[in-house]
Amino acid sequence: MTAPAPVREKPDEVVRPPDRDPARRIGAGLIDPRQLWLALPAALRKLNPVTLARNPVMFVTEIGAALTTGLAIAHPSGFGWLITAWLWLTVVFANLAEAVAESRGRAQADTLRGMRRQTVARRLGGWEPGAPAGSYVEESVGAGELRRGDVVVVEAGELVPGDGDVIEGVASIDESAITGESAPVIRESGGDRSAVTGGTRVLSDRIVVRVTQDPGESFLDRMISLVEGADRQKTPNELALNLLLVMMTFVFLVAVLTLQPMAIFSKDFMSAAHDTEALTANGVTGIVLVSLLVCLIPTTIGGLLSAIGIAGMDRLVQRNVLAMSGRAVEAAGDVNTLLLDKTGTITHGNRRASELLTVGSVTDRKLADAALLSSLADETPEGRSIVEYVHERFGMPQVAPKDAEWVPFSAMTRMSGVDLPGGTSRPESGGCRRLRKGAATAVAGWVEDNGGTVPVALDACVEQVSASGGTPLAVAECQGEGPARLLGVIHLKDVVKPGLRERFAELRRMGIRTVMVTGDNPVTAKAIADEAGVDDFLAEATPEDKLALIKKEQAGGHLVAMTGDGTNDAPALAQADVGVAMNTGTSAAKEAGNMVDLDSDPTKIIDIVEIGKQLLITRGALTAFSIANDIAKYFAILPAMFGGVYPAVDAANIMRLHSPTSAILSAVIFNAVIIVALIPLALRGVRYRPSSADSLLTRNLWIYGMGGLLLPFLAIKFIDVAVVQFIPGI
Ligand SMILES: Nc1ncnc2c1ncn2[C@@H]1O[C@H](COP(=O)(O)OP(=O)(O)OP(=O)(O)O)[C@@H](O)[C@H]1O
Ligand SMILES: [K+]
Ligand SMILES: [Mg+2]
Repeated sequence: MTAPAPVREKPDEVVRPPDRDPARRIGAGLIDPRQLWLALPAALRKLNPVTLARNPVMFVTEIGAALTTGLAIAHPSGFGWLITAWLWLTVVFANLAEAVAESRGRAQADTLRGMRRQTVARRLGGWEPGAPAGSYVEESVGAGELRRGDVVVVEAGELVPGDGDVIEGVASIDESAITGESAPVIRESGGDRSAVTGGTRVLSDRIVVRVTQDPGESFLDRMISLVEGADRQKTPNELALNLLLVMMTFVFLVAVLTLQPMAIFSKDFMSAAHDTEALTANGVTGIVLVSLLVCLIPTTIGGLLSAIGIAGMDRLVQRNVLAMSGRAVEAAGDVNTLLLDKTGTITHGNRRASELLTVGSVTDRKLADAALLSSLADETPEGRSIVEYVHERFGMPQVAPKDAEWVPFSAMTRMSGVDLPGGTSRPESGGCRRLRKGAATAVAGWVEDNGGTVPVALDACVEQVSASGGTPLAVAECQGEGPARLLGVIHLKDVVKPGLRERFAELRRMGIRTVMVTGDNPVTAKAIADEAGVDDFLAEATPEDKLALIKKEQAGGHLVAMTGDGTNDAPALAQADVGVAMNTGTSAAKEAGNMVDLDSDPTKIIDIVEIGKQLLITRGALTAFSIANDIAKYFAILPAMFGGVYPAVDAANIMRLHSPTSAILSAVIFNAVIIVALIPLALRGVRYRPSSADSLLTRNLWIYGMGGLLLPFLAIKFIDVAVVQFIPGI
């Protein structure tokens, strides 16, 4: 196989990956006013009551704004119009937060849409694995016509027409358009690196792909609606928080309504107001009550809630992770157990044959021959590496005997091999010759089932390979009716990825337990687990075992995250609360999980957990801030309004605002402006440092709760002074 440097015939077709440098995106620091301006039309469209009804707090605010508009028209007054304008601005500002959050994904969606151009697919009719040329027909069809199950061929220089799995061949592929990573990647049939994505380009060789998606459901389609936020559904947590906000809104509504009789029947209140004329029954009471209501209901968090959620998804996209649901992002913030598979996740995953160890009197050539024959049709990377190794070391021919019956590898049997009906190598003994290779326990079981005994020497070979962290594959043979015989062990070498130990330590600080799950034997598992620094491991795990482990953890009240790439990981990925599939993995894995990592970097889960935590913390902090704010506003406005009526209340009027009307106007202005002021924080997220959840919570409650209590007093006083300066007579 050749993997040339990515040479593109048409450089103008290169799709630039979207700008993923977080520092250059808005929200990373101060907000770019231009972004606000550009998002304004979208924010105004969101004033449509039908769409706004999904946000109860803002919906109530809009109704209030409509009411004061009516009152201001019926009884025109400067105060009435000012309040009305600021109430509408409150709604617009909240919409602006959401619109800005959404706009950040739009540029990326446009880039992706550019990739969805129509390509021509070479569909194969009647293709079977290993079919010789001429036994099937090739036709050209539009990529948009491809359906699930179609088989297409793609050669160097061509675009992959749709999502699918490679079922024949190996190729290097340029996936930069979706991943932003310019180095070509290898995609091959049989193993856990078989998935290809429509729109990527094959750089070398030829692959046959089975399409796994119907039109309109492709990865690219999903990615576009994801980054645009079009698919975003409210998460259960958001719904719960919304319900709380609705209840608070209702409570404040009742509270404000009870003020009405007091206000109307209290002549003193009227005369306490600066502009007695304007206040007397000319609709001012209504405007005051609406203003009070809007100040007291949780408009800050109500306005920012959805922006916080969108920003969380967006932060994941910036790190090349696609979350299929907001719920998964939230769950990531609460994860306590993380399962990782070994091969390809903790290790590099290109396990290669590096040594043959014989047992008893078996010769090297005998073992090499058996290893080769049992691997000739093995499409897994391990199988292919054995064929290459034997060919290089022993120069044995790579031809498959006729009428061989191949036994493909499965994660359940943990074996693969071949049945040779002719008994090719020793025809004199007659009968069928059967060869098996696989996990030592599995092959030992097979030998015993076929009347053989397992030599003690096997243990030493397995131990030797396993202790070094390698995967031992035992090889055995059974000739005719005779007893099966164990021939030796193939050493498959794999390398632990660098830097894992530090990252696992980081997870430990976050209170997350890491567990490695592998189909490999316990000794290999332990060697790799020790080297990588995971907290625990599960060896000889079947797909059922992985699933059972997740269910057990979940039953114990834990939220489980799992990363995986193989088809055998799919059930577990689906069961996990956060299932991160590697983009290099199989389609089955990608469909089962609720996140896909385009970089196929299993340690990415750490970023994912951090982003999830940051989302939860940001939402919590801003909720605390918002509610504290509303309470503070209550104490800021009421003394100003009733100070003249009840001397006891007047004593509480520490702020000494200019007049009841200026107090109300200042509070309404503050209430609107605080939403815009907090947009950058909502988008960027509250800083997160690994530490225990409890200390974080207390710290944030203090900072944002106390901040939320104090800020309104200072800000409203300041605005009051300014208002009186610029609007005389208020
Ligand atoms: N091509 C093959 N032929 C025969 N046996 C194999 C083959 N590939 C792997 N095995 C054996 O089957 C075991 C389990 O398979 P596999 O490695 O896919 O498990 P897994 O659960 O995906 O775990 P992980 O990928 O983390 O090691 C391996 O440890 C190895 O002993
Ligand atoms: K409010
Ligand atoms: Mg695997």
